[in-house]
Amino acid sequence: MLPARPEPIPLAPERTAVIVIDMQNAYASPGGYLDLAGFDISGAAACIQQIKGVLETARAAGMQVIYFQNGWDDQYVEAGGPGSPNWWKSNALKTMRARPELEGKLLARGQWDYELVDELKPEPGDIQLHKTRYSGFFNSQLDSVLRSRNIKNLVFVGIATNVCVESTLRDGFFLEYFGTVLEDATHQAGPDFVQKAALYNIETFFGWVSTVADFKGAFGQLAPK
Ligand SMILES: C/C(=C/NC(N)=O)C(=O)O
Repeated sequence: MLPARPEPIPLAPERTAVIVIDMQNAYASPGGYLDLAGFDISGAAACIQQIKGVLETARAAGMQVIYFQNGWDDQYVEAGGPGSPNWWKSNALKTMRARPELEGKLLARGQWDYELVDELKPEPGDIQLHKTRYSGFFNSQLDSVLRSRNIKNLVFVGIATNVCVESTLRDGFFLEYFGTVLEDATHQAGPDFVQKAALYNIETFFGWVSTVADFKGAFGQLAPK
């Protein structure tokens, strides 16, 4: 049982996956996309350390760990052209249009920006998935990976709470997955109030909100069955 808001949620480790959203240099490192686009990433370093602890606990308890990486091919075909709202709304694409010297660098597979941060590299048994839009369920293998493993509960960590974390948790809700966010293992893109707003939305309408300490307290003693 994981203590959570608005109420504790029962999570059987073998039916639970920890979803690590986009812990790439783009979102968590100085000189990455969010930083270059003018977002405050000063909380990202603490978030990385929190996620490390969560993943150690999750793996020891026998939970599946799933890493997402967000981005596109090096020609940006997957990003869509002007016929896609993504072309208009993606701040990575907008930043590159404003600063052509960055073209080909931001969120492009094969580039440093796309890579996971050094502190959070996948381990054997972890699953790595690619996504091209904010939701991890859109055009990805996530649903079939989860269904084939009989996983029903999703614990979210990563960046950004109000964009890809919330988008994926919301889509999961519509697909009958139970989503929980560990609030102190996430970080927002934007001012502090968007973190609060995203967590309010999740806790009130779409899922549950818990903490790293409560996650470790609930699952830290468990060895896999
Ligand atoms: C702003 C943004 C967020 N991504 C995410 N991983 O939440 C983006 O990709 O442009």
